[in-house]
Amino acid sequence: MTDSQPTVAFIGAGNMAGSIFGGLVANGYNAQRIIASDPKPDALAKLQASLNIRTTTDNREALAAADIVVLAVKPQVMKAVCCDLAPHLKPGTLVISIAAGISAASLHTWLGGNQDLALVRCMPNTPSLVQAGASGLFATPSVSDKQKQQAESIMAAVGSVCWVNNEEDIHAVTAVSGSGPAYFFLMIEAMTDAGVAQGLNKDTAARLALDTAYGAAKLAVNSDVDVVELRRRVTSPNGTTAEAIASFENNNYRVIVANAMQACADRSRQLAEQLAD
Ligand SMILES: NC(=O)C1=CN([C@@H]2O[C@H](COP(=O)(O)OP(=O)(O)OC[C@H]3O[C@@H](n4cnc5c(N)ncnc54)[C@H](OP(=O)(O)O)[C@@H]3O)[C@@H](O)[C@H]2O)C=CC1
Ligand SMILES: O=C(O)[C@@H]1CCC=N1
Repeated sequence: MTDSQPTVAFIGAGNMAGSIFGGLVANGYNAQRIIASDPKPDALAKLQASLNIRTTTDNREALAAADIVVLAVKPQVMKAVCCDLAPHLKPGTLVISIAAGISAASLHTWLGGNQDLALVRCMPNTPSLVQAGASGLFATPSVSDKQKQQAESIMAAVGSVCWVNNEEDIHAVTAVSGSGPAYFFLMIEAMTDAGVAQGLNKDTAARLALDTAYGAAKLAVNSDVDVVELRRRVTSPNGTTAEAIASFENNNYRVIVANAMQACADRSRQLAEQLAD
């Protein structure tokens, strides 16, 4: 990446922001064009030392230096943060919110209600830290093509990017990819526990479960056939996998997954409603 990179301020430097700016720096983004703002000076000092990014405890200072501001605080504090920043927002600044739930309409109001406000909602995920993220983005009408490109190139530096045309779809993106890493971590945890229950020691079970998840994902990403065919290739007729898959299906695995993802999207909608003005 070149020195013409925009300066990006992250308001909130927690798990998700850290995954994005950590991934950006690892991918060669100029660390001096990244500013992280957070209330915890100790955490900021560690970030400065490990990544050489700029840091501050003053959100307004971060905003003042930014071409792009990424709002990365918890949904519950987003209103207070936005209302504080609103009078200091420069015309032309691109605002990207990664908060679950919070609607563009609420953000727009809290950020001062300017019709020209360029606002993108983004639902990223934590594998961004290792440039294996998956993000869904939604642009409000006042976002220019150039700004869309800027938002896309930030997130594309840390993973894949999908645009959605309907803001409502961000709830589904949250259910698939935003929260999705946790589902796979739970699966690895459950497979490890089951391996231990069958007599393996914990380290062996954990290693096998983790490497199997990694191998399966890598194979699927690099394959020219879909996951249904890849599963078929593991499943010998009357063999061992067939028994495992039949057990999953008989225990309504697909319904369990669908219900979990529905609960996720419902919570996203609930956050939007509860925290709206
Ligand atoms: N974690 C994830 O996988 C994903 C998270 N998101 C979204 O990202 C956002 C952040 O989530 P996550 O990173 O998990 O949460 P974290 O709590 O890890 O990060 C939020 C950070 O913001 C800081 N903070 C609190 N108040 C302020 C303030 N007034 N100004 C600046 N910083 C402040 C917090 O400090 P302190 O701890 O001291 O309060 C914390 O360091 C949420 O809106 C979430 O919905 C989206 C996709 C995935
Ligand atoms: O759990 C959450 O609310 C956040 C949003 C998506 C992933 N983590």
